Amino acid sequence: MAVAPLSQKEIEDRLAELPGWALDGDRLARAYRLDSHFAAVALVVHVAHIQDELDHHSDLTLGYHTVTLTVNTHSVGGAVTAKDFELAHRVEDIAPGHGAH
Ligand SMILES: C[C@H](O)[C@H](O)[C@H]1CNC2=NC(N)=NC(=O)C2=N1
Repeated sequence: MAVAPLSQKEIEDRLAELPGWALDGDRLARAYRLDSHFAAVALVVHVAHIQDELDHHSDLTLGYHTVTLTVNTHSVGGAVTAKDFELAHRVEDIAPGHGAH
């Protein structure tokens, strides 16, 4: 799928529909808190499945009770695109099921 960098206004408009996510430099980012370390591990594995399905991969960091994602689109030089928002929305859909907040 061909993707184009989003404008600052497009990013802000899309972020308004995505509570918890923010722009961190040139990357879309969110940190989740979980109730246990293994809940965090399970979320990482679930996100990894989604990322392979979408063929779009965040930098995914596992902490003790935390999972952090930051993502932009490498193929357009590290800009934020619709693919980053697609991934963010897919993660938002499954995160509550893991008790992530
Ligand atoms: C060949 C493969 O489709 C590409 O390298 C994919 C893999 N995952 C990716 N992930 C991200 N974040 N950006 C990309 O441009 C990208 N490209």
